[in-house]
Amino acid sequence: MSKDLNSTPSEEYTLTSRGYALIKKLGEGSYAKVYLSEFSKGKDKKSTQLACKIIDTAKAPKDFVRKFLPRELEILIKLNHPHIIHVHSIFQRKTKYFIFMRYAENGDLLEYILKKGVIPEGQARVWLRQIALALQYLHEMEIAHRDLKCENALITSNYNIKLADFGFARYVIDNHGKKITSDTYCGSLSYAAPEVLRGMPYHPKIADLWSVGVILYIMLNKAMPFDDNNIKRLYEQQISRRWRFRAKVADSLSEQVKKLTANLLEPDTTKRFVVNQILTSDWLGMDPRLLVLNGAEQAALQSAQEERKKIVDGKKNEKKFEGREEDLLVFKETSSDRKPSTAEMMETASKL
Ligand SMILES: Nc1ncnc2c1ncn2[C@@H]1O[C@H](COP(=O)(O)OP(=O)(O)OP(=O)(O)O)[C@@H](O)[C@H]1O
Repeated sequence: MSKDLNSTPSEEYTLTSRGYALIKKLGEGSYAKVYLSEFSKGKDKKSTQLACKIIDTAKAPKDFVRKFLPRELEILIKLNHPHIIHVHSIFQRKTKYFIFMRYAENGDLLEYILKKGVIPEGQARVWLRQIALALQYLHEMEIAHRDLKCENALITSNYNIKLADFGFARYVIDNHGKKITSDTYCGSLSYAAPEVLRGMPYHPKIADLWSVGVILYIMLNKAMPFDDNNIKRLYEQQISRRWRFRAKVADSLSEQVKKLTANLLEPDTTKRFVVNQILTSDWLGMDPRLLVLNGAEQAALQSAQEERKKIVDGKKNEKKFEGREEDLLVFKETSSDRKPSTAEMMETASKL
């Protein structure tokens, strides 16, 4: 194990005895660090690369530990979709949670755009469809993600998108099937819908769709649609629809994608597109193959529909994550080299 992980021999032993090894740090969010890791099993010790998200509850705010983390774990263990990152195993030891999941070899969408530039429209169509399918699955199960952003769309070795980070996700109906509004400000400012910024109770599924609009805009422009240095100004720009495509891409983009972006960055929540409208949009229809679900996508949607029925019927699957008291490692690492956010890395089109 490399020195920068600051792990002691006993920590290493504990992980290794279970077949896991941490290799190097991949990324860092607000309360978690993510490591590339390896899992080997069987006589031949065949190994698989995984990512391990480590959350230290001792270093996170109480609200996060009490409210958000249990929700993240409860939701994570239920999800099974071809465009949602697959969780391999979860361990708990004292104040730490270790979430081993599929490793996305090509990093996140923000890193990808910063490295490769704007995403060609055809590729953006495939990726937006994958994000929309993952979201359709969640919304069907009455789960809102509430933190959709380029950093949470991971890219595999085959260039497929997998949605990640359910740290702010929550159920949006109660046990009687009644809609719950959110009043917690969640996610990243650059991706937050105007109704979230206003600070009044909002419908989290509808707010998710605004964030999808921001992701689509960023893919096509390699820029942010709004200037978010000042919240009041950001809100005013959002509600007056003050955004435009960058001059250097505007002429080459189809009318269909421009229309879809406008339908998602729609401040009137009653007019904003819902997820199924993305999936049947004229823009997706420009490649008719994308209107059809493959076997795995179809099966996942069906299981979400069944799960929804149980929730509405009041028989919500109460499968809770029960942490196993594993003798897992305790990291001493304190240095913070958190990755900059989209807003810190990218310019705003209106300022260019
Ligand atoms: N499965 C994975 N494969 C590859 N990289 C990953 C994986 N999971 C996370 N990462 C990297 O680690 C970063 C942080 O992960 P994640 O978003 O889950 O942490 P977080 O603390 O919840 O973040 P945030 O504060 O942004 O909500 C991601 O943006 C990504 O770059």
